[in-house]
Amino acid sequence: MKKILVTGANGQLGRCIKDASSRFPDFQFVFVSKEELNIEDLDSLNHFFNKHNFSHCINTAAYTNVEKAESEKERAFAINAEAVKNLASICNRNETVLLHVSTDYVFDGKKQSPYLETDDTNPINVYGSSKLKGEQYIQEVCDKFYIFRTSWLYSQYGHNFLKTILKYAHEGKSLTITTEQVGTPTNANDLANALLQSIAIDIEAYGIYHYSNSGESTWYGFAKAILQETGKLEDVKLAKTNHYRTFAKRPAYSVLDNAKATNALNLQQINWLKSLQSVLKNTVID
Ligand SMILES: NC(=O)C1=CN([C@@H]2O[C@H](COP(=O)(O)OP(=O)(O)OC[C@H]3O[C@@H](n4cnc5c(N)ncnc54)[C@H](OP(=O)(O)O)[C@@H]3O)[C@@H](O)[C@H]2O)C=CC1
Ligand SMILES: Cc1cn([C@H]2C[C@H](O)[C@@H](COP(=O)(O)OP(=O)(O)O[C@H]3O[C@@H](C)C(=O)[C@@H](O)[C@H]3O)O2)c(=O)[nH]c1=O
Repeated sequence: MKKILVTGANGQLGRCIKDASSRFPDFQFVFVSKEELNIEDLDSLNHFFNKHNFSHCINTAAYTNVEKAESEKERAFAINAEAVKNLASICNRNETVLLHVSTDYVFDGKKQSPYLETDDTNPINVYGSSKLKGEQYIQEVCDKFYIFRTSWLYSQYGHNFLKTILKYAHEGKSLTITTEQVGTPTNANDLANALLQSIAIDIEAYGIYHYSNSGESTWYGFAKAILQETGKLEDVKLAKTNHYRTFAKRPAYSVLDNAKATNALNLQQINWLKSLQSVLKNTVID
């Protein structure tokens, strides 16, 4: 039986994997929050892997605050790079397949067509640099790994753009949203399903993959769709901006080409707007 460790289990993606796990009754899951397993703690990692015999580890634990990372570079690298290196090396020693999640922010955004796995990386902020370092360590120390780069994750859980927009709308705030980035909003529930499906397919096609929803949007377009689909567009003042001020730079274009994941792992892409509609229809967003 496949025994799967899921780290960072109280985060957005971790919680979506927990929900999706009921659709995979043949797998045994061990979900651990940061409090139960801090991936920066090498002794705890060793102890945990010695105690269990994991066939797979899905690492969703990460430092994900893009703005704060600019002033907390050490913390971002400690979690997204150094801890990931330790985890990857322990997975390798235990013959555990590592499934790791990375980001579209490893790219500089200068391309004008969807990014391939083979395109040059060139992060333009600290978060993206720390995630890229994590990717590089995995490739150095681990033989059996999948790195799934995804983009603009949102869901009913955690902190994300969908929840920010709904909160602002609820508070009656007017919204000014950037049109400077083009990318693909991705439902974290779809990614959770894709991660588990790629274990279920049971082939050894290790490497880097892109997996996002399909289509593209700006953050402004995403905000407008959220308000439209929840019937709030008339009640809220929504404006475009092309100079929203932030600490971190972000790639102007970061749409991911998913063909490799479709061809090699049989992962189907779902249109981002359809998936947004499905989250809004099927879940409670608090
Ligand atoms: N969110 C997004 O838009 C995108 C995310 N990704 C990647 O997807 C993955 C999942 O992201 P998401 O679920 O949204 O992120 P979240 O921030 O919601 O979840 C990450 C979880 O990891 C935990 N964590 C942080 N440090 C440690 C540690 N040292 N040991 C164990 N757990 C830790 C966090 O706990 P706490 O909050 O208490 O610190 C949190 O529960 C990450 O790798 C991220 O880089 C990729 C593209 C887009
Ligand atoms: C709240 C807000 C944000 N923005 C802008 C800032 C930014 O350019 C964009 C999105 O803002 P956020 O802070 O939600 O998103 P950001 O932190 O850039 O999201 C990223 O998170 C990491 C973890 C990833 O890996 C990326 O794929 C991506 O999802 O919208 C506005 O224009 N108006 C607003 O009111």
